[in-house]
Amino acid sequence: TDLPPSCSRPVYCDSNLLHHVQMARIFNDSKTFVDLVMNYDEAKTLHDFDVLLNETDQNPSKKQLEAFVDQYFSEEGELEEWQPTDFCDNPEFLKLIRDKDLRKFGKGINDIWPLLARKVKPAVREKPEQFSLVPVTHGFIIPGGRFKEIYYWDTYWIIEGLLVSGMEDTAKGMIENLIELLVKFGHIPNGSRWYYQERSQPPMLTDMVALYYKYTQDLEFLKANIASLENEISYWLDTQAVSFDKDGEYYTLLRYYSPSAGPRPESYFEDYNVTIAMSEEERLDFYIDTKSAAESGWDFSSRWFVAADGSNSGDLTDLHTRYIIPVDLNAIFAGALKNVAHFHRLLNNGRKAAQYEVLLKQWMDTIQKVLWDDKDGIWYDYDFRDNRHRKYFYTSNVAPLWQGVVALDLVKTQGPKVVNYLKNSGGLDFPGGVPTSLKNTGEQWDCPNMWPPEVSIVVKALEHVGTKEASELAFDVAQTFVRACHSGFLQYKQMFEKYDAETPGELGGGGEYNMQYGFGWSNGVVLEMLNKYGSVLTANDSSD
Ligand SMILES: OC[C@H]1O[C@H](O[C@H]2O[C@H](CO)[C@@H](O)[C@H](O)[C@H]2O)[C@H](O)[C@@H](O)[C@@H]1O
Repeated sequence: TDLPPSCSRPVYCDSNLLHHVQMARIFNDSKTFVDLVMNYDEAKTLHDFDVLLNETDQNPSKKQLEAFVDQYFSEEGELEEWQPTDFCDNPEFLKLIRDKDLRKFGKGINDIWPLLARKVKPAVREKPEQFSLVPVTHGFIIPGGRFKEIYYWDTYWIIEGLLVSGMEDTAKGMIENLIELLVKFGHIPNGSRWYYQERSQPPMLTDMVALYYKYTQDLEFLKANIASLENEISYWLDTQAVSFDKDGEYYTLLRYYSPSAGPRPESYFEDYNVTIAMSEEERLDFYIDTKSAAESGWDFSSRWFVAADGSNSGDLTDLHTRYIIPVDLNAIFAGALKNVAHFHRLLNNGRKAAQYEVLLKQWMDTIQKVLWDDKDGIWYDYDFRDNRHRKYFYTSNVAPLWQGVVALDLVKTQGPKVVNYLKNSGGLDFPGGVPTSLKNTGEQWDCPNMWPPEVSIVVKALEHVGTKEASELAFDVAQTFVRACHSGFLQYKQMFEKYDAETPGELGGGGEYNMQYGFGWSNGVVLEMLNKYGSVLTANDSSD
Protein backbone atom coordinates (compact mmCIF):
# COMPACT_ATOMS: atom_id res chain seq x y z
CA THR A 1 0.00 0.00 0.00
CA ASP A 2 1.00 3.68 -0.13
CA LEU A 3 0.60 4.12 3.60
CA PRO A 4 3.71 5.07 5.58
CA PRO A 5 4.75 2.83 8.48
CA SER A 6 3.88 3.93 12.04
CA CYS A 7 7.21 5.76 12.09
CA SER A 8 10.44 6.15 10.18
CA ARG A 9 12.50 4.07 12.65
CA PRO A 10 12.26 0.43 11.46
CA VAL A 11 13.39 -1.25 14.70
CA TYR A 12 10.56 0.41 16.59
CA CYS A 13 7.91 0.55 13.88
CA ASP A 14 8.39 -1.58 10.81
CA SER A 15 10.64 -4.65 10.85
CA ASN A 16 10.79 -8.41 11.16
CA LEU A 17 12.52 -7.82 14.46
CA LEU A 18 9.54 -5.90 15.85
CA HIS A 19 7.10 -8.52 14.58
CA HIS A 20 8.93 -11.55 15.95
CA VAL A 21 9.73 -10.05 19.34
CA GLN A 22 6.24 -8.66 19.93
CA MET A 23 4.44 -11.81 18.77
CA ALA A 24 6.65 -14.03 20.97
CA ARG A 25 5.26 -12.11 23.94
CA ILE A 26 8.64 -11.80 25.62
CA PHE A 27 7.22 -8.99 27.75
CA ASN A 28 3.77 -8.91 29.34
CA ASP A 29 3.24 -5.35 28.14
CA SER A 30 3.95 -4.72 24.45
CA LYS A 31 5.13 -1.20 25.26
CA THR A 32 8.18 -2.54 27.16
CA PHE A 33 10.03 -3.66 24.03
CA VAL A 34 9.56 -0.46 22.03
CA ASP A 35 10.80 1.56 25.02
CA LEU A 36 14.13 -0.29 25.12
CA VAL A 37 17.38 1.37 24.09
CA MET A 38 19.53 -0.17 21.31
CA ASN A 39 23.04 -1.15 22.36
CA TYR A 40 24.31 -0.79 18.78
CA ASP A 41 23.23 1.29 15.84
CA GLU A 42 20.03 0.52 14.00
CA ALA A 43 21.69 -0.92 10.85
CA LYS A 44 23.75 -3.44 12.85
CA THR A 45 20.74 -4.41 14.97
CA LEU A 46 18.59 -5.08 11.89
CA HIS A 47 21.40 -6.83 10.03
CA ASP A 48 22.23 -9.16 12.92
CA PHE A 49 18.58 -10.00 13.36
CA ASP A 50 18.39 -10.97 9.68
CA VAL A 51 21.34 -13.28 10.27
CA LEU A 52 19.42 -14.89 13.15
CA LEU A 53 16.38 -15.31 10.90
CA ASN A 54 18.46 -16.98 8.20
CA GLU A 55 20.13 -19.27 10.70
CA THR A 56 16.80 -20.38 12.12
CA ASP A 57 14.89 -20.87 8.88
CA GLN A 58 12.94 -17.65 9.59
CA ASN A 59 11.60 -19.15 12.79
CA PRO A 60 13.63 -18.24 15.89
CA SER A 61 12.47 -19.75 19.16
CA LYS A 62 11.28 -17.62 22.07
CA LYS A 63 14.55 -18.39 23.86
CA GLN A 64 16.63 -17.23 20.89
CA LEU A 65 14.57 -14.05 20.67
CA GLU A 66 15.04 -13.41 24.40
CA ALA A 67 18.79 -13.88 24.02
CA PHE A 68 18.84 -11.46 21.07
CA VAL A 69 16.88 -8.80 22.94
CA ASP A 70 19.15 -9.26 25.93
CA GLN A 71 22.28 -8.70 23.89
CA TYR A 72 21.07 -5.90 21.64
CA PHE A 73 18.85 -3.83 23.94
CA SER A 74 18.92 -2.31 27.43
CA GLU A 75 16.37 -0.83 29.76
CA GLU A 76 18.31 2.06 31.22
CA GLY A 77 19.72 5.28 29.92
CA GLU A 78 16.95 7.56 28.70
CA LEU A 79 15.61 9.62 31.55
CA GLU A 80 16.88 10.90 34.85
CA GLU A 81 15.00 12.15 37.85
CA TRP A 82 14.80 15.90 37.99
CA GLN A 83 14.14 18.44 40.73
CA PRO A 84 12.04 21.30 39.33
CA THR A 85 13.60 24.49 40.73
CA ASP A 86 10.19 26.17 41.15
CA PHE A 87 8.76 23.38 43.33
CA CYS A 88 7.53 24.60 46.71
CA ASP A 89 6.32 22.15 49.37
CA ASN A 90 3.84 24.60 50.86
CA PRO A 91 2.24 26.48 47.95
CA GLU A 92 -0.15 29.39 48.50
CA PHE A 93 -3.32 27.62 47.35
CA LEU A 94 -3.25 25.32 50.39
CA LYS A 95 -4.12 28.28 52.62
CA LEU A 96 -7.47 28.68 50.86
CA ILE A 97 -8.63 25.13 51.57
CA ARG A 98 -11.01 25.23 54.53
CA ASP A 99 -11.36 21.49 55.25
CA LYS A 100 -8.22 20.26 57.02
CA ASP A 101 -8.39 16.75 55.51
CA LEU A 102 -8.62 18.20 52.03
CA ARG A 103 -5.77 20.60 52.81
CA LYS A 104 -3.67 17.59 53.73
CA PHE A 105 -4.81 15.91 50.51
CA GLY A 106 -3.77 18.98 48.49
CA LYS A 107 -0.37 18.91 50.15
CA GLY A 108 -0.03 15.18 49.44
CA ILE A 109 -0.75 15.73 45.75
CA ASN A 110 1.59 18.71 45.51
CA ASP A 111 4.33 16.50 46.99
CA ILE A 112 3.95 14.05 44.09
CA TRP A 113 5.23 16.54 41.47
CA PRO A 114 8.96 15.90 42.13
CA LEU A 115 8.34 12.14 41.99
CA LEU A 116 7.00 12.48 38.45
CA ALA A 117 9.60 15.00 37.25
CA ARG A 118 12.06 13.82 34.58
CA LYS A 119 14.72 15.14 32.27
CA VAL A 120 16.13 13.49 29.14
CA LYS A 121 19.68 12.17 29.66
CA PRO A 122 22.44 13.65 27.45
CA ALA A 123 23.03 10.18 25.90
CA VAL A 124 19.74 10.47 24.00
CA ARG A 125 20.90 13.65 22.31
CA GLU A 126 24.34 12.16 21.60
CA LYS A 127 23.04 9.00 19.90
CA PRO A 128 19.40 9.72 19.09
CA GLU A 129 19.18 6.90 16.54
CA GLN A 130 19.51 4.31 19.33
CA PHE A 131 16.47 5.49 21.30
CA SER A 132 12.74 5.42 20.74
CA LEU A 133 12.49 8.42 23.06
CA VAL A 134 12.52 11.77 21.27
CA PRO A 135 14.71 14.18 23.24
CA VAL A 136 13.36 17.54 24.41
CA THR A 137 15.21 20.39 26.10
CA HIS A 138 13.29 21.04 29.31
CA GLY A 139 12.36 18.89 32.26
CA PHE A 140 8.78 17.65 32.38
CA ILE A 141 6.17 15.86 34.47
CA ILE A 142 5.24 12.41 33.22
CA PRO A 143 1.77 10.86 33.64
CA GLY A 144 3.29 7.94 35.59
CA GLY A 145 3.73 4.16 35.49
CA ARG A 146 4.24 2.83 31.94
CA PHE A 147 3.66 6.35 30.65
CA LYS A 148 7.15 7.68 31.29
CA GLU A 149 7.33 10.08 28.36
CA ILE A 150 5.44 13.27 27.41
CA TYR A 151 1.78 12.83 26.37
CA TYR A 152 0.24 15.63 24.38
CA TRP A 153 -3.23 16.15 25.87
CA ASP A 154 -2.25 14.95 29.39
CA THR A 155 0.09 17.94 29.47
CA TYR A 156 -2.87 20.35 29.58
CA TRP A 157 -4.19 19.05 32.91
CA ILE A 158 -0.69 18.58 34.31
CA ILE A 159 0.02 22.25 33.54
CA GLU A 160 -3.27 23.26 35.12
CA GLY A 161 -2.12 21.61 38.36
CA LEU A 162 1.43 22.95 38.11
CA LEU A 163 0.12 26.50 37.82
CA VAL A 164 -2.03 25.99 40.92
CA SER A 165 1.15 24.79 42.65
CA GLY A 166 2.95 27.97 41.56
CA MET A 167 5.28 26.11 39.16
CA GLU A 168 5.14 28.50 36.25
CA ASP A 169 8.65 27.78 34.93
CA THR A 170 7.99 24.06 34.76
CA ALA A 171 4.69 24.73 32.96
CA LYS A 172 6.46 27.02 30.49
CA GLY A 173 9.18 24.43 29.83
CA MET A 174 6.55 21.77 29.16
CA ILE A 175 4.84 23.98 26.57
CA GLU A 176 8.22 24.70 24.98
CA ASN A 177 8.91 20.96 24.78
CA LEU A 178 5.65 20.46 22.85
CA ILE A 179 6.55 23.30 20.51
CA GLU A 180 9.94 21.67 19.93
CA LEU A 181 8.14 18.47 18.93
CA LEU A 182 5.81 20.49 16.68
CA VAL A 183 8.77 22.08 14.90
CA LYS A 184 10.49 18.70 14.49
CA PHE A 185 7.51 16.71 13.20
CA GLY A 186 5.19 19.38 11.76
CA HIS A 187 2.61 18.32 14.33
CA ILE A 188 2.65 17.32 17.98
CA PRO A 189 2.80 13.53 18.19
CA ASN A 190 0.65 11.51 20.62
CA GLY A 191 3.72 11.26 22.86
CA SER A 192 7.49 11.85 22.78
CA ARG A 193 8.34 8.46 21.27
CA TRP A 194 9.14 7.74 17.66
CA TYR A 195 6.42 5.10 17.52
CA TYR A 196 3.83 7.86 18.09
CA GLN A 197 5.16 9.81 15.09
CA GLU A 198 2.23 9.37 12.73
CA ARG A 199 -0.58 10.39 15.05
CA SER A 200 -1.33 13.34 17.29
CA GLN A 201 -3.72 13.79 20.22
CA PRO A 202 -6.50 16.35 20.94
CA PRO A 203 -4.97 19.69 19.85
CA MET A 204 -4.84 21.52 23.16
CA LEU A 205 -1.58 23.44 22.72
CA THR A 206 -3.26 26.86 22.48
CA ASP A 207 -5.34 26.05 25.58
CA MET A 208 -2.09 25.43 27.44
CA VAL A 209 -0.66 28.73 26.25
CA ALA A 210 -3.90 30.53 27.23
CA LEU A 211 -3.71 29.03 30.71
CA TYR A 212 -0.05 29.96 31.08
CA TYR A 213 -0.79 33.49 29.87
CA LYS A 214 -3.65 33.84 32.37
CA TYR A 215 -1.20 33.24 35.21
CA THR A 216 1.80 35.15 33.85
CA GLN A 217 0.65 37.78 31.30
CA ASP A 218 3.84 36.79 29.48
CA LEU A 219 3.39 38.66 26.17
CA GLU A 220 6.92 37.84 25.05
CA PHE A 221 6.07 34.16 25.20
CA LEU A 222 3.02 34.74 22.99
CA LYS A 223 5.09 36.72 20.53
CA ALA A 224 7.80 34.06 20.35
CA ASN A 225 5.36 31.21 19.77
CA ILE A 226 2.33 32.53 17.89
CA ALA A 227 3.68 31.32 14.52
CA SER A 228 4.01 27.75 15.85
CA LEU A 229 0.45 27.86 17.19
CA GLU A 230 -0.77 28.89 13.76
CA ASN A 231 1.24 26.07 12.17
CA GLU A 232 -0.51 23.56 14.37
CA ILE A 233 -3.91 24.90 13.31
CA SER A 234 -2.88 24.53 9.65
CA TYR A 235 -1.73 20.97 10.27
CA TRP A 236 -5.15 19.94 11.56
CA LEU A 237 -6.97 21.75 8.77
CA ASP A 238 -4.71 20.23 6.12
CA THR A 239 -4.82 16.64 7.36
CA GLN A 240 -7.98 16.03 9.38
CA ALA A 241 -10.70 18.18 7.81
CA VAL A 242 -13.43 16.32 5.99
CA SER A 243 -16.36 17.63 3.95
CA PHE A 244 -19.72 15.88 3.86
CA ASP A 245 -23.35 16.36 3.03
CA LYS A 246 -26.06 16.70 5.71
CA ASP A 247 -29.69 17.35 4.77
CA GLY A 248 -28.64 18.75 1.40
CA GLU A 249 -26.05 21.15 2.84
CA TYR A 250 -22.28 20.78 2.55
CA TYR A 251 -20.15 21.09 5.71
CA THR A 252 -16.49 20.82 6.72
CA LEU A 253 -15.39 19.71 10.19
CA LEU A 254 -12.51 17.74 11.71
CA ARG A 255 -12.26 14.07 12.50
CA TYR A 256 -9.47 11.94 13.95
CA TYR A 257 -7.59 10.33 11.09
CA SER A 258 -4.15 8.69 11.33
CA PRO A 259 -3.37 6.68 8.23
CA SER A 260 -0.31 4.48 8.61
CA ALA A 261 0.38 0.79 8.05
CA GLY A 262 0.58 -1.96 10.64
CA PRO A 263 -0.37 -2.46 14.28
CA ARG A 264 0.40 0.19 16.89
CA PRO A 265 4.02 -0.72 17.77
CA GLU A 266 3.37 -0.27 21.52
CA SER A 267 0.35 -2.58 21.34
CA TYR A 268 1.51 -4.75 18.46
CA PHE A 269 0.50 -8.13 19.89
CA GLU A 270 -2.96 -6.86 20.85
CA ASP A 271 -3.72 -5.23 17.48
CA TYR A 272 -2.30 -8.03 15.39
CA ASN A 273 -4.37 -10.64 17.21
CA VAL A 274 -7.62 -8.75 16.61
CA THR A 275 -6.98 -8.87 12.85
CA ILE A 276 -6.20 -12.59 12.52
CA ALA A 277 -9.51 -13.51 10.83
CA MET A 278 -9.66 -10.32 8.73
CA SER A 279 -9.08 -9.86 5.00
CA GLU A 280 -6.10 -7.74 3.95
CA GLU A 281 -8.36 -4.74 3.28
CA GLU A 282 -10.17 -5.06 6.61
CA ARG A 283 -6.83 -5.31 8.36
CA LEU A 284 -5.53 -2.08 6.79
CA ASP A 285 -8.74 -0.31 7.76
CA PHE A 286 -8.58 -1.67 11.28
CA TYR A 287 -5.06 -0.36 11.84
CA ILE A 288 -6.05 3.11 10.63
CA ASP A 289 -9.20 3.24 12.77
CA THR A 290 -7.32 1.94 15.82
CA LYS A 291 -4.64 4.60 15.49
CA SER A 292 -7.26 7.25 14.81
CA ALA A 293 -9.04 6.21 18.03
CA ALA A 294 -5.72 6.44 19.89
CA GLU A 295 -5.33 9.93 18.43
CA SER A 296 -8.61 10.91 20.10
CA GLY A 297 -7.18 10.06 23.53
CA TRP A 298 -10.26 7.80 24.00
CA ASP A 299 -8.57 4.50 23.27
CA PHE A 300 -10.76 2.62 23.30
CA SER A 301 -14.44 3.36 23.61
CA SER A 302 -17.85 2.49 22.19
CA ARG A 303 -17.71 6.08 20.93
CA TRP A 304 -15.78 4.77 17.93
CA PHE A 305 -17.74 1.53 17.45
CA VAL A 306 -20.14 1.56 14.51
CA ALA A 307 -21.88 -1.81 14.36
CA ALA A 308 -23.71 -3.08 11.27
CA ASP A 309 -26.92 -1.43 12.56
CA GLY A 310 -25.09 1.89 12.98
CA SER A 311 -25.20 1.70 16.80
CA ASN A 312 -22.28 1.92 19.25
CA SER A 313 -22.52 -1.81 20.03
CA GLY A 314 -19.87 -4.35 19.22
CA ASP A 315 -16.19 -4.63 19.94
CA LEU A 316 -12.82 -3.48 18.62
CA THR A 317 -13.52 -5.05 15.22
CA ASP A 318 -16.28 -2.41 14.87
CA LEU A 319 -13.92 0.55 15.21
CA HIS A 320 -14.75 3.09 12.48
CA THR A 321 -13.28 6.23 13.97
CA ARG A 322 -12.68 7.94 10.64
CA TYR A 323 -16.41 8.28 9.88
CA ILE A 324 -17.24 10.05 13.12
CA ILE A 325 -17.20 13.82 13.59
CA PRO A 326 -16.33 14.20 17.29
CA VAL A 327 -17.91 16.97 19.36
CA ASP A 328 -14.83 17.47 21.54
CA LEU A 329 -12.30 17.64 18.70
CA ASN A 330 -14.30 20.31 16.89
CA ALA A 331 -14.89 22.26 20.09
CA ILE A 332 -11.17 22.10 20.92
CA PHE A 333 -10.32 23.23 17.40
CA ALA A 334 -12.78 26.14 17.58
CA GLY A 335 -11.23 26.95 20.98
CA ALA A 336 -7.80 27.03 19.31
CA LEU A 337 -9.10 29.50 16.70
CA LYS A 338 -10.52 31.62 19.50
CA ASN A 339 -7.27 31.52 21.47
CA VAL A 340 -5.10 32.42 18.49
CA ALA A 341 -7.44 35.28 17.51
CA HIS A 342 -7.21 36.54 21.10
CA PHE A 343 -3.40 36.25 21.16
CA HIS A 344 -3.20 38.25 17.91
CA ARG A 345 -5.41 40.95 19.47
CA LEU A 346 -3.06 41.09 22.47
CA LEU A 347 -0.12 41.43 20.07
CA ASN A 348 -1.89 44.19 18.12
CA ASN A 349 -2.12 42.09 14.95
CA GLY A 350 -5.66 43.17 14.09
CA ARG A 351 -5.78 41.74 10.57
CA LYS A 352 -4.58 38.31 11.65
CA ALA A 353 -7.00 38.31 14.58
CA ALA A 354 -9.89 39.12 12.23
CA GLN A 355 -8.96 36.21 9.92
CA TYR A 356 -9.13 33.75 12.79
CA GLU A 357 -12.37 35.28 14.05
CA VAL A 358 -14.01 34.65 10.68
CA LEU A 359 -12.93 31.01 10.70
CA LEU A 360 -14.01 30.70 14.33
CA LYS A 361 -17.50 31.95 13.54
CA GLN A 362 -17.75 29.49 10.67
CA TRP A 363 -16.63 26.61 12.90
CA MET A 364 -19.05 27.57 15.69
CA ASP A 365 -21.96 27.81 13.23
CA THR A 366 -21.11 24.42 11.74
CA ILE A 367 -20.88 22.81 15.19
CA GLN A 368 -24.43 24.07 15.82
CA LYS A 369 -25.79 22.95 12.48
CA VAL A 370 -24.21 19.51 12.42
CA LEU A 371 -23.79 18.44 16.03
CA TRP A 372 -26.57 20.16 18.05
CA ASP A 373 -29.73 18.11 18.65
CA ASP A 374 -32.42 20.53 19.77
CA LYS A 375 -34.86 17.87 20.88
CA ASP A 376 -32.41 16.25 23.30
CA GLY A 377 -30.74 19.57 24.11
CA ILE A 378 -27.17 18.42 23.58
CA TRP A 379 -24.40 18.10 20.97
CA TYR A 380 -23.78 14.60 19.64
CA ASP A 381 -20.95 13.06 17.61
CA TYR A 382 -22.08 12.73 14.00
CA ASP A 383 -21.61 9.67 11.77
CA PHE A 384 -21.19 11.22 8.32
CA ARG A 385 -21.16 7.87 6.50
CA ASP A 386 -24.60 6.87 7.80
CA ASN A 387 -25.78 10.49 8.19
CA ARG A 388 -26.89 10.25 11.78
CA HIS A 389 -26.24 11.58 15.23
CA ARG A 390 -24.78 9.14 17.70
CA LYS A 391 -27.31 9.71 20.45
CA TYR A 392 -25.39 8.33 23.41
CA PHE A 393 -24.24 9.87 26.65
CA TYR A 394 -20.54 10.74 26.49
CA THR A 395 -18.89 13.40 28.65
CA SER A 396 -17.43 14.85 25.43
CA ASN A 397 -20.97 15.93 24.40
CA VAL A 398 -20.70 19.08 26.53
CA ALA A 399 -17.35 20.18 25.06
CA PRO A 400 -18.61 23.30 23.17
CA LEU A 401 -19.57 24.88 26.53
CA TRP A 402 -16.28 23.80 28.10
CA GLN A 403 -14.35 25.49 25.29
CA GLY A 404 -16.56 28.60 25.34
CA VAL A 405 -17.35 28.26 21.62
CA VAL A 406 -21.12 28.71 21.83
CA ALA A 407 -22.48 32.16 20.89
CA LEU A 408 -23.67 34.11 23.95
CA ASP A 409 -27.35 34.15 22.93
CA LEU A 410 -27.19 30.38 22.41
CA VAL A 411 -25.59 29.83 25.81
CA LYS A 412 -28.72 31.46 27.26
CA THR A 413 -31.15 29.26 25.30
CA GLN A 414 -29.17 26.04 25.00
CA GLY A 415 -27.27 26.08 28.30
CA PRO A 416 -30.31 25.20 30.46
CA LYS A 417 -31.22 22.43 28.02
CA VAL A 418 -27.75 20.94 28.44
CA VAL A 419 -28.19 21.07 32.22
CA ASN A 420 -31.48 19.15 31.84
CA TYR A 421 -29.85 16.68 29.50
CA LEU A 422 -27.10 15.99 32.02
CA LYS A 423 -29.54 15.70 34.93
CA ASN A 424 -31.76 13.25 33.06
CA SER A 425 -28.93 11.28 31.45
CA GLY A 426 -28.08 9.17 34.50
CA GLY A 427 -24.43 10.14 33.96
CA LEU A 428 -24.39 12.30 37.09
CA ASP A 429 -25.94 9.65 39.34
CA PHE A 430 -22.77 7.70 40.17
CA PRO A 431 -21.27 7.87 43.69
CA GLY A 432 -17.66 7.94 42.47
CA GLY A 433 -17.79 10.61 39.75
CA VAL A 434 -18.99 10.94 36.16
CA PRO A 435 -18.23 7.96 33.91
CA THR A 436 -17.20 8.76 30.34
CA SER A 437 -20.13 6.72 28.97
CA LEU A 438 -23.05 4.62 30.18
CA LYS A 439 -22.12 1.59 28.12
CA ASN A 440 -20.13 -1.19 29.69
CA THR A 441 -17.91 -2.68 26.97
CA GLY A 442 -14.82 -3.66 28.95
CA GLU A 443 -12.93 -0.89 27.12
CA GLN A 444 -11.21 1.62 29.35
CA TRP A 445 -12.99 4.74 28.02
CA ASP A 446 -16.43 3.31 28.79
CA CYS A 447 -18.57 2.74 31.86
CA PRO A 448 -17.84 2.46 34.73
CA ASN A 449 -14.56 4.31 34.27
CA MET A 450 -14.31 7.91 35.39
CA TRP A 451 -11.40 9.83 33.85
CA PRO A 452 -10.38 13.00 35.72
CA PRO A 453 -9.93 15.24 32.65
CA GLU A 454 -13.48 14.46 31.55
CA VAL A 455 -14.82 15.45 34.96
CA SER A 456 -12.98 18.75 34.60
CA ILE A 457 -14.63 19.21 31.20
CA VAL A 458 -18.12 18.63 32.65
CA VAL A 459 -17.52 21.00 35.57
CA LYS A 460 -16.22 23.79 33.33
CA ALA A 461 -19.07 23.29 30.85
CA LEU A 462 -21.62 23.66 33.67
CA GLU A 463 -19.84 26.72 35.05
CA HIS A 464 -20.00 28.28 31.59
CA VAL A 465 -23.82 28.03 31.53
CA GLY A 466 -23.85 30.65 34.27
CA THR A 467 -27.22 29.87 35.91
CA LYS A 468 -27.58 29.16 39.63
CA GLU A 469 -28.73 25.62 38.92
CA ALA A 470 -25.76 24.91 36.64
CA SER A 471 -23.26 26.37 39.12
CA GLU A 472 -24.68 24.25 41.95
CA LEU A 473 -24.49 21.17 39.78
CA ALA A 474 -20.88 21.98 38.83
CA PHE A 475 -20.02 22.17 42.51
CA ASP A 476 -21.76 18.83 43.24
CA VAL A 477 -19.82 17.12 40.44
CA ALA A 478 -16.56 18.61 41.73
CA GLN A 479 -17.34 17.58 45.30
CA THR A 480 -18.16 13.98 44.37
CA PHE A 481 -14.96 13.79 42.32
CA VAL A 482 -12.67 15.22 44.98
CA ARG A 483 -14.18 13.01 47.68
CA ALA A 484 -13.70 9.91 45.51
CA CYS A 485 -10.05 10.69 44.73
CA HIS A 486 -9.46 11.57 48.38
CA SER A 487 -10.86 8.29 49.65
CA GLY A 488 -8.73 6.38 47.10
CA PHE A 489 -5.68 8.36 48.21
CA LEU A 490 -6.32 7.55 51.88
CA GLN A 491 -6.76 3.88 51.12
CA TYR A 492 -4.01 3.29 48.53
CA LYS A 493 -1.63 6.27 49.07
CA GLN A 494 -1.74 6.65 45.30
CA MET A 495 -3.49 8.58 42.57
CA PHE A 496 -4.78 6.60 39.62
CA GLU A 497 -5.05 7.28 35.93
CA LYS A 498 -8.81 6.49 36.00
CA TYR A 499 -11.34 5.52 38.66
CA ASP A 500 -14.40 3.34 39.06
CA ALA A 501 -17.43 5.67 39.10
CA GLU A 502 -19.51 2.99 40.85
CA THR A 503 -17.26 2.71 43.92
CA PRO A 504 -15.70 5.95 45.17
CA GLY A 505 -11.90 5.90 45.11
CA GLU A 506 -11.59 2.45 43.54
CA LEU A 507 -9.35 1.78 40.56
CA GLY A 508 -10.83 1.80 37.08
CA GLY A 509 -10.29 -1.22 34.84
CA GLY A 510 -10.71 -2.72 31.39
CA GLY A 511 -8.66 -2.07 28.28
CA GLU A 512 -5.32 -3.54 27.31
CA TYR A 513 -2.90 -2.60 30.08
CA ASN A 514 -2.81 -2.71 33.90
CA MET A 515 -3.82 0.17 36.13
CA GLN A 516 -1.28 3.02 36.17
CA TYR A 517 -0.35 5.12 39.19
CA GLY A 518 1.05 8.59 39.48
CA PHE A 519 -0.84 10.23 37.97
CA GLY A 520 -0.28 13.47 36.08
CA TRP A 521 -3.73 14.53 34.96
CA SER A 522 -5.56 13.18 38.02
CA ASN A 523 -3.30 15.28 40.23
CA GLY A 524 -3.85 18.27 37.97
CA VAL A 525 -7.64 18.03 38.09
CA VAL A 526 -7.78 17.54 41.87
CA LEU A 527 -5.61 20.64 42.33
CA GLU A 528 -7.82 22.56 39.89
CA MET A 529 -10.92 21.68 41.96
CA LEU A 530 -9.24 22.36 45.32
CA ASN A 531 -8.06 25.71 44.03
CA LYS A 532 -11.47 26.67 42.67
CA TYR A 533 -13.76 25.35 45.39
CA GLY A 534 -11.36 24.95 48.32
CA SER A 535 -13.27 27.37 50.56
CA VAL A 536 -16.46 25.27 50.36
CA LEU A 537 -15.43 21.69 49.53
CA THR A 538 -15.65 19.11 52.29
CA ALA A 539 -14.06 15.68 52.59
CA ASN A 540 -17.31 14.07 53.77
CA ASP A 541 -20.81 14.98 54.98
CA SER A 542 -19.80 15.07 58.65
CA SER A 543 -17.28 17.82 57.92
CA ASP A 544 -20.03 19.98 56.31
O1 LIG B 1 -0.42 1.87 25.08
C1 LIG B 1 -1.75 2.03 24.76
C2 LIG B 1 -2.17 3.47 24.61
O2 LIG B 1 -1.71 4.19 25.74
C3 LIG B 1 -1.90 5.59 25.72
O3 LIG B 1 -3.25 5.93 25.99
C4 LIG B 1 -3.66 6.10 27.31
O4 LIG B 1 -2.72 6.80 28.13
C5 LIG B 1 -2.37 8.13 27.69
C6 LIG B 1 -1.41 8.69 28.73
O5 LIG B 1 -2.06 8.93 29.95
C7 LIG B 1 -3.62 9.00 27.51
O6 LIG B 1 -3.26 10.20 26.89
C8 LIG B 1 -4.67 8.29 26.68
O7 LIG B 1 -5.84 9.07 26.70
C9 LIG B 1 -4.93 6.91 27.28
O8 LIG B 1 -5.94 6.25 26.58
C10 LIG B 1 -1.49 6.24 24.41
O9 LIG B 1 -1.83 7.62 24.39
C11 LIG B 1 -2.11 5.54 23.24
O10 LIG B 1 -1.77 6.15 22.03
C12 LIG B 1 -1.65 4.09 23.30
O11 LIG B 1 -2.07 3.40 22.17
